[in-house]
Amino acid sequence: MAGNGNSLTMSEKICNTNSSAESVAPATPETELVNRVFSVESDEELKPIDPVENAKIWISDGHGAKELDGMDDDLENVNILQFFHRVDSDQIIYQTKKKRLKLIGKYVMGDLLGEGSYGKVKEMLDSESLCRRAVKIFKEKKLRRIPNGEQNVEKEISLLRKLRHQNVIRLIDELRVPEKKKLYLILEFCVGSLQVMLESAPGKKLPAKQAHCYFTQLLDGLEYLHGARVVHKDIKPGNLLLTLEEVLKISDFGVAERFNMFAKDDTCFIGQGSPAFQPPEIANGAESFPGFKFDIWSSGVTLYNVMTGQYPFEGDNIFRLFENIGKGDFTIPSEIEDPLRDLLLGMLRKNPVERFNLQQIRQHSWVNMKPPPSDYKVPIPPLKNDQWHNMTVFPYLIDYYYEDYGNGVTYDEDGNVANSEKPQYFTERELNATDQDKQLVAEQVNGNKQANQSTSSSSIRRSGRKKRPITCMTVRNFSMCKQS
Ligand SMILES: Nc1ncnc2c1ncn2[C@@H]1O[C@H](COP(=O)(O)OP(=O)(O)OP(=O)(O)O)[C@@H](O)[C@H]1O
Repeated sequence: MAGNGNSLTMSEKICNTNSSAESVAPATPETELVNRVFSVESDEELKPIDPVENAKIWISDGHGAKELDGMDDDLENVNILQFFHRVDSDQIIYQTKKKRLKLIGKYVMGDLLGEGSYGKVKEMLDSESLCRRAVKIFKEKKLRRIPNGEQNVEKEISLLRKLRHQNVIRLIDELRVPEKKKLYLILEFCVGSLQVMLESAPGKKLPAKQAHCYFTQLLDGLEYLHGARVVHKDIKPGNLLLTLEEVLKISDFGVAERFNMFAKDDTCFIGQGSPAFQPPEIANGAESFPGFKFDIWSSGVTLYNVMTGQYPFEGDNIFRLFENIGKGDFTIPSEIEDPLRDLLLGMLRKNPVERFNLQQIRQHSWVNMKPPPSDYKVPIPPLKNDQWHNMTVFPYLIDYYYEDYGNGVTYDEDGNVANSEKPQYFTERELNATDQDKQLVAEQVNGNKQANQSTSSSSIRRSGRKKRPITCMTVRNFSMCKQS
């Protein structure tokens, strides 16, 4: 039975039966659905749905498989239950991706923590010190696509190398892997940002006691930075990270600027950063502006946001937002009383000359007061549903040391096969000392140098390594890993 090219009319379709079901079944909800799948309207053209224009569907009619292509069969006779195999959701087995160990120098790669415009941030474990770390991964290809990408990253690195303060994120190490065209910045590990915490908090705000604790740490960090002639220019909750011990760390120095020692003041000429946190002088298009007062303003907006769950200036789009910031008029919710109200007004003065400086803020009564007690504290939100924020490198180590490493395939941090029998080692040192380092990791993990002797010969793996039993000692050693 031929139709017109790719299409048949409904009547042609009904005559065209070659299945075991000869009779035309009455329309049922199932056949209705089939009609909809194939876009069938009575006596209209039968069109298989795009994009699988000529897709073939096989059904079983109890006497073998039969092919349907949506053209030649009497679709009225098809039972939808034959058509789609029903599987209960509790019968679906989700296959989780195997966690394959990857080593970058002495660091064991863990899971993704977040992603910025420049690259991914993952968790890492320093196999020598057993310190938990975060790594920012930059790909040369991606940096080239970002205007001034490479220069900005180099600027950030050279800045971070010089900074050392408890409330400023510390650059621990940097690894360049030319073969991979990648740069790894090893940083202090944090469990989340103030932004993530706010998003999970009722009313998107923090109790005064908690906000006070973080704000005073922000002041400590800022005081250090300004003393080191560094303007951050992107202070906002998203760039204020927290450790498990709730130590605040100012991070992301991508747009920061450091004045040279001969600079006569803190005048800046380039204002970047996040629009909602930028001061009126930037919104009004000033060619130059005082850098330190820029950070004071952004910190004021941050404090406002943390205490109220709102922003002092808003706008449907960036033009409206800048218009509002430029005017400098804002209101403070009535529940915010003095002395906090006075502090916010001082930090958000339109004229940077009149705006509070760090000393004035330090001496302010809200900063120096003992904050009111609160019976509620916003917790640091769980990382991937893990409220304990366990180390994510653990499963990778388990797989490497205790599971069958079988086919000898390893994966890079993007999940691509990096076909190598051994885990990937990139630095010269690692290439020369692979076995020792593996041994080192194994000993640190196991804490039991005798384990090798006690494992049976049947546990020898295809890769030649021996399986070690997971002992309580193993778990204890992991739990003793430092968090910072
Ligand atoms: N040291 C760290 N410890 C834990 N998480 C981190 C660390 N540094 C960054 N992150 C997380 O990784 C994510 C990306 O951070 P990154 O600084 O690269 O970009 P960003 O600040 O979000 O964006 P952009 O780079 O575009 O300004 C963020 O969600 C941040 O919370």
